[in-house]
Amino acid sequence: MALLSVDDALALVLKGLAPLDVEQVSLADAQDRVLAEDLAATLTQPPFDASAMDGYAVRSADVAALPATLEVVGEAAAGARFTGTMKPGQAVRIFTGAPVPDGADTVVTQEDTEGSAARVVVKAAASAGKHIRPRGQDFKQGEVLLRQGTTLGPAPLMLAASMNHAVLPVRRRPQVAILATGDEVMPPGSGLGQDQIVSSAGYGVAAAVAAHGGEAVALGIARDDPESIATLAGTGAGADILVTIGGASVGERDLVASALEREGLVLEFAKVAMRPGKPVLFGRLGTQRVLGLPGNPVSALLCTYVFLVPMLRAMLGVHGDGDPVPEAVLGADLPANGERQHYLRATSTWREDGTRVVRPLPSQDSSLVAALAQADCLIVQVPHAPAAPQGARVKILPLSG
Ligand SMILES: Nc1nc2c(c(=O)[nH]1)N[C@H]1C(S)=C(S)[C@@H](COP(=O)(O)OP(=O)(O)OC[C@H]3O[C@@H](n4cnc5c(N)ncnc54)[C@H](O)[C@@H]3O)O[C@H]1N2
Ligand code: MOO
Repeated sequence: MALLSVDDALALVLKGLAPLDVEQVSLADAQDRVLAEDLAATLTQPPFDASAMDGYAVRSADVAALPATLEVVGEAAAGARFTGTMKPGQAVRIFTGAPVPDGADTVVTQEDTEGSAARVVVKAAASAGKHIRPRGQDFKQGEVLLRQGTTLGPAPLMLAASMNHAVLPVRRRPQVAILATGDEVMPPGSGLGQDQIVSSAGYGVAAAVAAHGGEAVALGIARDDPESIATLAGTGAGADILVTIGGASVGERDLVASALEREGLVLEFAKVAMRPGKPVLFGRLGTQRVLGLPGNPVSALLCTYVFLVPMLRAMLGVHGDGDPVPEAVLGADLPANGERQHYLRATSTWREDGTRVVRPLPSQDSSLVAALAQADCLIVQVPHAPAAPQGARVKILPLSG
């Protein structure tokens, strides 16, 4: 029987996933959260015609003939406007951000003047509107400037604050419980016995979860024993997603599926036509989704990018799933592919015209963490793709960010 394709597996993984509940958080806590509702401006910005410079508010007609000597009748500062009306032949000392006084239609910068407190000599002409930020130039009250699904990075956060929102509606973060498995697997920093290895995969998976708006909870390391797997998995029962690492393949010690099936797991698939990552499994345990990642760390992280990150995006209602897959140019010949979609770890260089040139790393074994960390993208080769020569265009998944 043909293996399930990545696209079909992804469709099963995403089936029925909807954005999570809405939470209200303060601006200070909103960084990198995903906006759950459209956000409109509660005010007009700037709220008045404002000076963009330190100088003098004048009438452009008064400075058409130079030099022009004007009477200084007052001061306008940010936060403290000039309350009178400026008459012909007069000027008001003004500072950046201050409301432009009634009667003035331009601002002369300080550097273009000479003068005293009572009198100013203007040495350069200023056309009407110069150095004035008109009311509403940035945005107007009622304008929807941030859409739901926006990730609140620095600029959107700044805009939300400018629109005078102190509290923002955001999606609850998806909770992802991560369970490593394997008798040989020990926490980093352990004194390792013979035949033991360090548990690394979960740290990469947790970092990817956090980077994509989820909250990772480490459940520890289960032994290769159904009781141990079920008990530790049970401690993560409240999470939206349970991710297991290892024990997903066909050996007698690959017990994740059978141990969780005894707890009620309904498996939807246990193998996908991808390399690395073939023994990835997915199912439902009550309302919890279970993603069983292969133990090889590269396979685990790759399956995280291919399946877990889209799950998180669906649960957060994040924009951009229709974005085109980026392309690059091969820097070396690529042999024909077999029946599994191949994700080749690759490094990039850029030509002067901006073209990205990608070269697969010499070894593609799914245990090679050092090579993965060296790679900056994955070349995606579809099943049964013919050999591709150097210079051919290929689809890539960038790994940065
Ligand atoms: N007869 C077959 N054998 C294997 C197949 C197959 O189709 N038929 N598939 C291979 C593929 S592909 C992969 S990938 C692995 C995945 O197997 P498991 O998910 O059962 O993973 P384990 O056997 O538990 O571990 C594989 C490897 O990874 C190490 N490991 C496990 N957990 C961690 C961790 N948290 N951090 C770092 N490294 C970890 C483990 O020690 C093993 O070396 O199966 C192939 N076999
Ligand atoms: O998932 Mo396995 O990665 O092909 O070694």
